[in-house]
Amino acid sequence: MIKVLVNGALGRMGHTVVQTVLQQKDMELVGAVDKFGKDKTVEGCPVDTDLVRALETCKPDVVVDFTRPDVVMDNLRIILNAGVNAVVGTTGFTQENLEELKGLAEKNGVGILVCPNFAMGAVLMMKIAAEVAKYFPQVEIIEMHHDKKLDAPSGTAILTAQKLAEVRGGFVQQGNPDEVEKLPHARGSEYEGMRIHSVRLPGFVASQEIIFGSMGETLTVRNDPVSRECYMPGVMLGCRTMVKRKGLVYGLDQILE
Ligand SMILES: NC(=O)C1=CN([C@@H]2O[C@H](COP(=O)(O)OP(=O)(O)OC[C@H]3O[C@@H](n4cnc5c(N)ncnc54)[C@H](O)[C@@H]3O)[C@@H](O)[C@H]2O)C=CC1
Ligand SMILES: O=C(O)C1=N[C@H](C(=O)O)C[C@H](O)C1
Repeated sequence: MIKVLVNGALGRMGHTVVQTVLQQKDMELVGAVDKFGKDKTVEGCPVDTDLVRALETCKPDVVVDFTRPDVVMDNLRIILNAGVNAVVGTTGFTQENLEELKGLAEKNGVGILVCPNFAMGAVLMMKIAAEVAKYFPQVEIIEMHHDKKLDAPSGTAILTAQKLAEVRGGFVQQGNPDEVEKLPHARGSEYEGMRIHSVRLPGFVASQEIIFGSMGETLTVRNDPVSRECYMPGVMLGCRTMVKRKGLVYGLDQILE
């Protein structure tokens, strides 16, 4: 049995992960942690507010973390230094953060999967977009999320831009030098010349469009999650994989093939 502890267990994602782990024949939910879970339970399981204490008492094989961009690095330092594997859905990592996590995983002989998007549709969206970018290198990304989201642009938009940059092979997407932003940030943020636009509105779960433009035509690749269940097969695969694999893995595609 794989012993799983969920950190951020009272959140939108954490709660769904708790429900899903409880349905798996090869997994045991050994603990649920949430900073704001004092005297609370989730699916009948008591919630601990202290990650260090929960790691000591629950002895998990893997911790699934869906918390917040501003706390996740502290969580992961605790988890990896305790010699426990991690599956991380929380977003907002910098390149320096990923380097540090790689070092911590290697030092402690554990595995960590950092995955900005666990949905199969999103993985395929990025794969298809990387293929399209070989022919249509001029591209802009629009990501559309619920209005409770803390980070912008989304982790998925950043990973998409990174994957497109790899296949564009140094292509420089030049804007119009005479362009003027009449309102600040009208053209969105930018990653290696690719504009990224972030929409935050009630009603969205987590949509993303990748729009390619070429002479006389455009091509759009789009993914629309409609419920958080779409992330669960990827999270479960992450748990099953990372109890056997060491080091840092970045992105679900890296464990699918
Ligand atoms: N990788 C993926 O496929 C997906 C990633 N996400 C990301 O997951 C993260 C969480 O998203 P949601 O569940 O929507 O957020 P949420 O706000 O619903 O849940 C976060 C939970 O973490 C708890 N928390 C806050 N600080 C904590 C700490 N220091 N220790 C333990 N628990 C703490 C909060 O009390 C809350 O219950 C975000 O970064 C989001 O972008 C969301 C959906 C899919
Ligand atoms: O906050 C969310 O909801 C999501 N966050 C992830 C991201 O930042 O890309 C994944 C998905 O888009 C949902």
